[in-house]
Amino acid sequence: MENGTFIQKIRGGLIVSCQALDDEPLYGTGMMPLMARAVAIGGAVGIRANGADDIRKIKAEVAMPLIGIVKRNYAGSPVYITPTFKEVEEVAHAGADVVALDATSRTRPGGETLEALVRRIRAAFPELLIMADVSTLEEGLTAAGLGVDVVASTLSGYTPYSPQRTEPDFALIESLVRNTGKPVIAEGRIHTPDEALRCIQLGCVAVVVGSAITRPQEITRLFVEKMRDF
Ligand SMILES: CC(=O)N[C@H](C=O)[C@@H](O)[C@H](O)[C@H](O)COP(=O)(O)O
Repeated sequence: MENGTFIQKIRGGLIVSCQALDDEPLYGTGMMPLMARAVAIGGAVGIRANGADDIRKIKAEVAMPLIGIVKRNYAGSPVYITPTFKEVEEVAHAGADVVALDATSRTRPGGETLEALVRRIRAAFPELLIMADVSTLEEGLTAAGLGVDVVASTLSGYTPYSPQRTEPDFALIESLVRNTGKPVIAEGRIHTPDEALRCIQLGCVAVVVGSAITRPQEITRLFVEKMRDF
């Protein structure tokens, strides 16, 4: 998909992350394509999904841009969101429009650099857009300099050197918008419609919400914990 077409399709909209990992109750139940169908009815403009199987099935279920990832752990590296070219191939062959990958400064498996990985993706899959999941402004600037298509705040709070919060990292989101010169997608711990609106007001092109819509165990926990305040 053309970068301009993707941005046009998602501008101002909600992208829903439909993911269940193998330690979650909805994993492997065929629920994620149904979640995608449900959020399409609700007005979502895009989907973020994990794993070739879900990506394929969701693509067949809904006609909207799909951001694909493959989460995989490798010994010796903390990077697990589309860490190597192998996972990029899986995402691309499954039909995703965009591959999202860890673009933090942490050591990648095999010591590969982000620069080398981006170059390899461009050469092999010229049609595939690249979304850089970062945790700091510095990482966003580096990714932008490498020519990624979109920068996202996904990993703030998930690297030891980024702020550990329960809310979205609005400060990072705002500084990515002001300084990277790239379309910015807000992602990570966005739990309410007001928070999503604030991200758009800060200049984000779109907002990704996951757990607050598609992880019932997390939604339940939010209610239960709030009720304990009484
Ligand atoms: C840090 C990490 O591994 N994030 C993952 C990235 O794909 C997902 O587990 C999150 O659900 C997604 O980023 C959406 O965020 P939230 O679920 O907070 O709305």
